[in-house]
Amino acid sequence: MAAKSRQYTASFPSKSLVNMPVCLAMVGLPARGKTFIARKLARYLNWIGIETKVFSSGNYRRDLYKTQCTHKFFDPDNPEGIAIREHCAKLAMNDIAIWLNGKGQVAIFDSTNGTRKRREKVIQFCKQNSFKLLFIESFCDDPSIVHSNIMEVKVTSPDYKNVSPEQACEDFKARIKLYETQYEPLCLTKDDQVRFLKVVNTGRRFVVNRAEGYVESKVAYYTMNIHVVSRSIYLTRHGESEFNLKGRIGGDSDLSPHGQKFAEVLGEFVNKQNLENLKVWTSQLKRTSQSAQHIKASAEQWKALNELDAGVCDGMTYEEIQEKYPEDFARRDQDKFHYRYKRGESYEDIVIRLEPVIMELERQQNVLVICHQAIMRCLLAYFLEVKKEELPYLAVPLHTVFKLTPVAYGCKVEKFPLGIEAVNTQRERPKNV
Ligand SMILES: O=c1[nH]cnc2c1c(-c1ccc(Cl)cc1)cn2-c1ccccc1
Ligand SMILES: O=P(O)(O)OC[C@H]1O[C@](O)(CO)[C@@H](O)[C@@H]1O
Repeated sequence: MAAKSRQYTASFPSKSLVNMPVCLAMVGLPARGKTFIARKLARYLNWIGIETKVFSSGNYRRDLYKTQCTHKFFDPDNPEGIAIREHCAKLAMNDIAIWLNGKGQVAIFDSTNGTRKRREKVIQFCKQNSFKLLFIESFCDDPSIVHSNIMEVKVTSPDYKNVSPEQACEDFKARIKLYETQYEPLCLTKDDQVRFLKVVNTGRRFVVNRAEGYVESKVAYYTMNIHVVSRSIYLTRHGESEFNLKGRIGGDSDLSPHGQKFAEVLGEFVNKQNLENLKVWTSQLKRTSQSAQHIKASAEQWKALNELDAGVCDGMTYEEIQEKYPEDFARRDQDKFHYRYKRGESYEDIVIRLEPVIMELERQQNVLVICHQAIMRCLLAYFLEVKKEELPYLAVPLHTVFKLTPVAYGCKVEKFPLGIEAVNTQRERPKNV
């Protein structure tokens, strides 16, 4: 099916830069983090505005072949297993074609793609559809990492319903052994014509071969920054400010008395967590650095963490804005993510200026970010995969610490209201919009 010509609106830089649909095809033995990378990459690319979807061959198999599979299903001498897995790959590629010939810009094919024979089929499929293709291999020969993967995400898979974790782990290791007999890793000599990114042992080493283009460079850069070291990211807004008390947006006001109390309690809360080499990040606005003053760690200021710039409305109340700019005010609630204040910013603008912050958060370990309402919504949306329509209405109350801990393929969220009174700055979406 030839790719139909694609007209992009120039509304967002990444759309014009993703000049051709891209297929990212995972490569790797089972329990090498292929799904982890695929889903994390999709979350990142969607967050920066590149329409991305993951197509997991394991899910196709489980949908098609209802029976629970032991390792015997994956035996290369099991013709039924081979036929079903080839059929699932075909179904996945059909759906990838539908996605990339529709509104999709990137498709991630999450499968072992472990032999040159299979990878050649993916190459031909992409050639026929004029999709750019980049293989992403996760190579891992560290048994402890493989074991933790199995125990964290495989033993609870639908394949092992009503099976003990020990039995599931043993069966999964037998499945890996069967794959190993056929597995052909990507290598620079035999695959020098193939576009691939090879990650070795969760990023201790990278090989990049013939990768080119906007999406591919983003993908390579992102995978070089992620890690699996356990840590937590704490997100909180500044303490209540004098402008919050008056219902005024923007500005650079001091903390109110309640806000100062919050800063004290935040200091106690953070110091008693005894987090090793905790990093504290604030914006360049007074209310965030004042909120950090009782924390026993040096705070680093990021301009990128400054609150959304309300432009001509800076310092106004919502009532004053509605009075002075009624059409703008109404338009904002019709599309709050894309709405940009006159001489100010939109949530979409904030996401782009927060990309370096997200990249650095991926690289770091324990970090506390003291920021602002719109900023915190955009950061939370990245970690929790919140859609852009909901993002600008996320509830991020003052004086509440959100603790995010990566687990398996997602993020555990714990909320800690620190019990200090504060005004409510949340404006709900009007009913009639
Ligand atoms: O290389 C692996 N081998 C086994 N497991 C792995 C990985 C990676 C990983 C791979 C590449 C990169 Cl750039 C970062 C992490 C993540 N995981 C993982 C571990 C536990 C749960 C879910 C995923
Ligand atoms: O997008 P919303 O809901 O107006 O929230 C962003 C506003 O929140 C505040 O941080 C506090 O009201 C303002 O400075 C900012 O303009």
